[in-house]
Amino acid sequence: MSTARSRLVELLRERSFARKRVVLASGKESDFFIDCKQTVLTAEGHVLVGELMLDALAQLPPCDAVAGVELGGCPLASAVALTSFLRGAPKDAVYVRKEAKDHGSKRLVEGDTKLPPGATLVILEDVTTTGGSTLKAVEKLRAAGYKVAGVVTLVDRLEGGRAAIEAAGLPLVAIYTRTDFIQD
Ligand SMILES: O=P(O)(O)OC[C@H]1O[C@H](OP(=O)(O)OP(=O)(O)O)[C@H](O)[C@@H]1O
Ligand SMILES: O=C(O)c1cc(=O)[nH]c(=O)[nH]1
Repeated sequence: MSTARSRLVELLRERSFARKRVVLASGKESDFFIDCKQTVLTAEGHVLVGELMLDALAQLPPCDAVAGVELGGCPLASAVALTSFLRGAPKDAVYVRKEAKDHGSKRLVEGDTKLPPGATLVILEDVTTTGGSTLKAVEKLRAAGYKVAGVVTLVDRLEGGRAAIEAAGLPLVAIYTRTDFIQD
């Protein structure tokens, strides 16, 4: 395991993983939760996810930019963009909102006016459970005229998300899965 990969899972186990009863974004109930933001939003977390998620893009078809799904995916997209610039091969970031605001520019995709029309994006997620949030983001990006090359998620909870995303014709790369946190 790379140093970054082993260090990030150590931080996720310490700072993000908890056994507790929660209702998830899908409405499902769970007896554990991985609050990735508690790790990703540390200074070290940004560096580690930037490196690991940028490296993971190599497993997918080429993309012009990365798209973070509000809210947990947004710092991932920014970290990847920053790391890509430092490595000399910039990939810009955009954010995909859950809902458009009723004021301002009312955009669902933020920061995208720098992209060429029809640009190809990879979606970044912090957690994949059912895949529903990712698929909503796919719809919004396609409605805005972009192509989606695939998805990178930090943690796949192994609860059907991969099958749903692949059924929509998109490859998924998961940095970690449920089994990195629990054995049952
Ligand atoms: O695969 P799914 O079943 O869609 O679940 C995963 C989604 O749930 C979380 O979002 P949530 O809306 O809870 O939170 P956030 O705004 O804090 O990112 C997570 O960030 C994923 O987007
Ligand atoms: O499915 C979810 O909503 C979800 C699960 C989880 O472990 N962590 C998270 O942020 N969201």
